[in-house]
Amino acid sequence: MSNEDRNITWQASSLSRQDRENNNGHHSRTLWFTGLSGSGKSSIAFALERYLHEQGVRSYVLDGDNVRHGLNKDLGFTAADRQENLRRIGEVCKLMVDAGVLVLSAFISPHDSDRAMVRSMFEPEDFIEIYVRCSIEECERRDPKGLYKKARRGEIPHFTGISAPYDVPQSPSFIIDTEQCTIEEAVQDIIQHLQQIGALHLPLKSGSVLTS
Ligand SMILES: Nc1ncnc2c1ncn2[C@@H]1O[C@H](COP(=O)(O)OS(=O)(=O)O)[C@@H](OP(=O)(O)O)[C@H]1O
Ligand SMILES: Nc1ncnc2c1ncn2[C@@H]1O[C@H](COP(=O)(O)OP(=O)(O)O)[C@@H](O)[C@H]1O
Repeated sequence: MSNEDRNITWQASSLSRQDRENNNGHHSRTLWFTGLSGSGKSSIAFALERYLHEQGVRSYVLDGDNVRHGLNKDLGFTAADRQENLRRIGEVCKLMVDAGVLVLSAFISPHDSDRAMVRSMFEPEDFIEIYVRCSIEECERRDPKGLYKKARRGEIPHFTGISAPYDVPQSPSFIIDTEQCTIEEAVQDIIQHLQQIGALHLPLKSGSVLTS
């Protein structure tokens, strides 16, 4: 049904995203971290958030476990539920980008089709996919929440990498191999990549206004 048929009208603010970016002195974007459970998405996203915060960049982590505590507490881990989980997250990321925030989104997002669906919600430069690469063997060795052990015992259905698939991203913007670098190195590598593609300009000057 169209929005018109649903009696829904878009209410525009007198402030634009550009106004908000100018106030902040940096661009807003979605950094989309994808990878197996235990690959390091949350650890890297939270470390990056702290680093950006200290540099005066408004950023915020949306994390799989956390979003499933509230907004998406009605969803499980079937393919259909993961798709709806990621669709809602994509919409939240869009709102946050409009609000001028650099969003750090950390979800397994195992299916190519779901990542493509979220990507299609954004202008190309606004969605930056970062593949957090780590072998299933190493993720299972780390097992920070004991979930792999439970999954091996058959106690968690549809567990990514064990009883549900993970499609390796074919053309991510950036790859972090967490078997080859520390969390701190990952943060610095991501910052460098963001600067190289013009998504971030550090150090920020106080009161700076974006020109590009
Ligand atoms: N079946 C199954 N498969 C994978 N993960 C599971 C599952 N059940 C619970 N968990 C926990 O949920 C976290 C993943 O949620 P996501 O929202 O990121 O998943 S998805 O993107 O919708 O696939 C995931 O967090 P991370 O370990 O941070 O990836 C787990 O803590
Ligand atoms: N280079 C690394 N990058 C990220 N995490 C690492 C790295 N090396 C070891 N780890 C550890 O691996 C675990 C990753 O867990 P987590 O960040 O929750 O992953 P995910 O969010 O992908 O499930 C943490 O215990 C972290 O300390």
